[in-house]
Formats: sequence, structure tokens, C-alpha cells
Amino acid sequence: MTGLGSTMPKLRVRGATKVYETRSGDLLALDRCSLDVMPGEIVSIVGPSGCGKTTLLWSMSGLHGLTGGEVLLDGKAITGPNPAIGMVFQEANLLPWRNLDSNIHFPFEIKREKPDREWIASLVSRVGLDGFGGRFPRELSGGMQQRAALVRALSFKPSVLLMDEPFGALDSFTREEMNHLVEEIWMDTRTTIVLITHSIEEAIFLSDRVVVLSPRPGRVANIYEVPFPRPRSMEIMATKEVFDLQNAIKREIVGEQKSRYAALQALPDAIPAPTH
Ligand SMILES: Nc1ncnc2c1ncn2[C@@H]1O[C@H](COP(=O)(O)OP(=O)(O)OP(=O)(O)O)[C@@H](O)[C@H]1O
Repeated sequence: MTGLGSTMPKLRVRGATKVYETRSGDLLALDRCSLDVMPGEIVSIVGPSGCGKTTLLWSMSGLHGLTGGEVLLDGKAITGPNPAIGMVFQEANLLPWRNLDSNIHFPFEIKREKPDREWIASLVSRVGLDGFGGRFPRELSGGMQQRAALVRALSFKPSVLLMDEPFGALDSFTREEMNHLVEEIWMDTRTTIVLITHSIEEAIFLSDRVVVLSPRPGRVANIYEVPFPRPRSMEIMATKEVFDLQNAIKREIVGEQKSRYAALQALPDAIPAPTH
């Protein structure tokens, strides 16, 4: 499943360009983004708000078409939803009238597929939800709901897990717990993971590489290697090396925003002067 020595990227984004048609005209969200994600890698995507992170991730999932460019999974173009790709969103999106077990099994009902009950039970146990199968979403904390969403996404044994700001709605303590959980699961399964996050600390904790996108239209501005060994303990996360990397990424994001602003200022009449 890992194939870390292999040279073929698991996911390959080539020249991804996305134009949204809006009432006020075309909006260029992504502009020729290219990125390779190797098998078993964890890659985080960070960048200023609205730079196209979600657009890029959704195009990797096949849920969103591109205006230009392509996304390849194991060398084959992705043209629609793919069972080899699991997704986790900021909201757990559990059906309120179904209990936890029934929520986890729901996608199998829809697809009329037989779930691997042993695998699912091991995941439920792994995320600490043993004994909660009969509970309804309203009876579960936000962290527990997100654990269930993680189980649901992994229940199909995807080879790629895409996560869109999955822990953004959780308190910082629960978020840290979830980060450790993802790290543990990854160490067991070596699933290829692409993660969008607004937390640079989270990106560094989880990733092999952190991709910084420029302000919209999103382009790959820089890619940072994260060289720290796993599991990444609190001691590792408190080192100067981590702190320096965190600052470098922050500076990159802020610098990108500033240079965009400076370029706008330099354009004649780009920002009209007040008339009164
Ligand atoms: N369906 C859509 N129709 C029109 N415009 C869209 C659509 N989806 C996104 N956009 C616009 O495309 C740009 C990129 O959006 P996207 O959600 O991909 O950015 P993001 O980096 O994920 O943002 P955030 O960090 O705030 O979640 C934004 O300007 C957004 O308003």
C-alpha cells in the first residue's frame, strides 16, 4: 500500500485552471496549478482565504471539473467521483435521524455494496468510538462526530484521503487529539493524504510537505519539506526548527499577500483616489 520508493505519483495535478462563471463575470480561482503527491505522503495546502484551496482539493476528488489542466490518480485522469478517494469535510455531515453505526454504513446502502464489518469495527475502535454505535449525532460531541466522519471516509479503504479543513470547527485541544489520531492511522495504513488547513502548526505536525498557494488566482507559490521524524512529539513540535519553519511559511503567506497589494498599488488608477 505504501510504495514510498516508487517514483509514480499517486496524485498528479497538471496545469489545473478553474474559472467560475459568476453574475459579475468570470472569476479565475486557480491558475495553472501543478503538484505531485507521492504514494503514502501527507501534503498540506495552505494559503490566504479565498486563494483556491477548496477548489484545488475538490478537483482532486473528481467532484469538481476543471476549466483547464487535469488530475491523474495512479496515472489515470480523474473524471468523476472515485471510490479510491475518501473525503472529510469541516462538518461531519452525519444524518441526524440515523445513529452512528447506521451513518457509517449509509454509503454502503446507497452504493448497494457489502461493508467490511471487521475493518469498520477496527476503525471505530481505533478512533475511540467503541460502544457509541447506537448514539445519534446530537448525542455526540463535535470531536466524536468528526471521528465518525473519519471512519466513514476510511471505511471504503481509500488509497487517497482528502481533508478540507477537517478540524477547523473543533476546540484546540480536540483538534490536537484529532491530529494525533490522523498521525496514528496514517502510521498504520500509509494512506496518501492531502489536507487543507488554516493552521500552519497543524500542517507541520501532519505533513511531509506543505504547499503554499498564492492569493487568488491560486498558484503554487512555494513548497516546504517537513523533515521531522514521526511520531511528532510535543518535544519535537517545541523545537526551534519547527518554530523557524512555521515562521517561514507564515512569512511566505503574508509576503504573497503584501506583494499582491503592492502590485495593485503600483497600477495607475488601480485603486481610485477618494474624491472628497
Ligand atoms: N461555486 C463557485 N462559484 C463562484 N465562485 C466560487 C465558487 N466556489 C468558489 N468560488 C470563488 O473562488 C475563489 C476560491 O474559492 P475557494 O473556496 O476554493 O478558496 P479557499 O482558499 O478554499 O478559501 P477559504 O480559505 O476562505 O476557505 C473564491 O474567490 C471564491 O469566492
